[in-house]
Amino acid sequence: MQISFGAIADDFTGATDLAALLSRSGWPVSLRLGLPKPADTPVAPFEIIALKIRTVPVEQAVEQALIAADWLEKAGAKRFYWKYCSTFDSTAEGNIGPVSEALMQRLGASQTIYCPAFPENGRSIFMGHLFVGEQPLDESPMKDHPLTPMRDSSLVRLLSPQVTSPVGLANRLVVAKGVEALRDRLDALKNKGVRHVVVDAVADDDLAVIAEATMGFRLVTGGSALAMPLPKLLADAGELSGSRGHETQVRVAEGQIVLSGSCSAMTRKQVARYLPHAESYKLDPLILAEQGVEPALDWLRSVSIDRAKLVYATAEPDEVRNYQQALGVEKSGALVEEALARIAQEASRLGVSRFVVAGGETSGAVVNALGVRQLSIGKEIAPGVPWTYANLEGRTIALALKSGNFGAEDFFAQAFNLLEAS
Ligand SMILES: Nc1ncnc2c1ncn2[C@@H]1O[C@H](COP(=O)(O)OP(=O)(O)O)[C@@H](O)[C@H]1O
Ligand SMILES: O=C(O)[C@@H](O)C(=O)COP(=O)(O)O
Repeated sequence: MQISFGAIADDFTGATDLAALLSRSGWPVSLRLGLPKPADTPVAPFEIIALKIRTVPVEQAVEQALIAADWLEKAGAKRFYWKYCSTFDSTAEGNIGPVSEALMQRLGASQTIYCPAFPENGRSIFMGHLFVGEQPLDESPMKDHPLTPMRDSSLVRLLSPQVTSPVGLANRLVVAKGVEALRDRLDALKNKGVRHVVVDAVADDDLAVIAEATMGFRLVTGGSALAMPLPKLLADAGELSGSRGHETQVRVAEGQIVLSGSCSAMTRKQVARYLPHAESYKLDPLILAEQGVEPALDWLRSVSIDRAKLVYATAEPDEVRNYQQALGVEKSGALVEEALARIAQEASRLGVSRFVVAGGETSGAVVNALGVRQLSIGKEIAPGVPWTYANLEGRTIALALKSGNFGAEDFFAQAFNLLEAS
């Protein structure tokens, strides 16, 4: 199998988001969770490696991204993509810039671009500022994210301390002039020694221009939407081998659960909307610290397999701040992630086959605990959130890994309904 495109995603929801958008083209997409083994071989022209490196220490993020890039390169990839969040989530130390620089050096890329825009989900970039709907990033609910609170909307300012050379901007006025104008702007910046360029995009048409203008780039970085035009561009350039496939449709046994560790504004609404429709259990980090996860597991075992279930730690920003003050940011997050991971294992053991997981870090913890290494991509429930399928010791489970702010308010019910209809 000849790879055309190799991507590294910094979290698991981000990887399924990218896989969903590429899959819209009909070309096969392979999604691996965690680093592949050296002997693994590529299976699709689009190979995505999902890592859980958004909030880990910088050196670990760089090390894992480089191992992933080496595997993709050995598998034949010529073009590389570094996928991070459409809200540019990173800690103050920040992994987006260091991983980009390490990949550029390893792959011999002299310049790269940064474009997290995802217009379909309301993320746009204008004059270098990232907007969520009509709000600048730092005024959006992302300012209260438990792990990566975003307190600035300027991507140039956010990225500059994360890289070792100047950051430039190709603004919307240039992008609106088309492919040649954008190429000229990128070249002019390169001639001035600017290796990192934030590129504005407010609509899918802008992303089409940017994708075409950067077809010659060895490394492109951004959200999922910028990759959407690539299958057609690569096919037109004769760089895709194999044939278009069909959407994966799989019958999955009963038994459903929602596991929510996301505290994002949309997840809070989704949890509130789903509560009357499911047996529910709220995780409290303080109780987890004192009593562990056993009480939650006892509750899970007491609920009949055919009842819809919801286990959540989802809480309002003030509540989260209280937990973080009492336990520390890292510890409260880790307690919740470990608890939801353990609950997922027990649910699977009890025969649950349909999992909706809300939250990127949460999804990473859950999927790792289940021991899932590879996902096939099914129908998209909401933009950027597909059903995915995994083989778990001979049986098929369905997983929807939902990014914190994606999906409509009735997402959870919608997800299970779509699975029923498949
Ligand atoms: N009640 C809570 N108190 C403190 N931290 C929490 C709470 N609930 C969830 N968390 C943590 O917040 C983080 C949410 O991140 P993530 O799962 O990536 O969600 P999102 O997709 O919304 O960013 C996780 O580390 C999770 O364990
Ligand atoms: O680009 C996006 O917004 C998503 O693909 C993504 O990365 C989501 O991360 P979480 O919000 O942590 O789920």
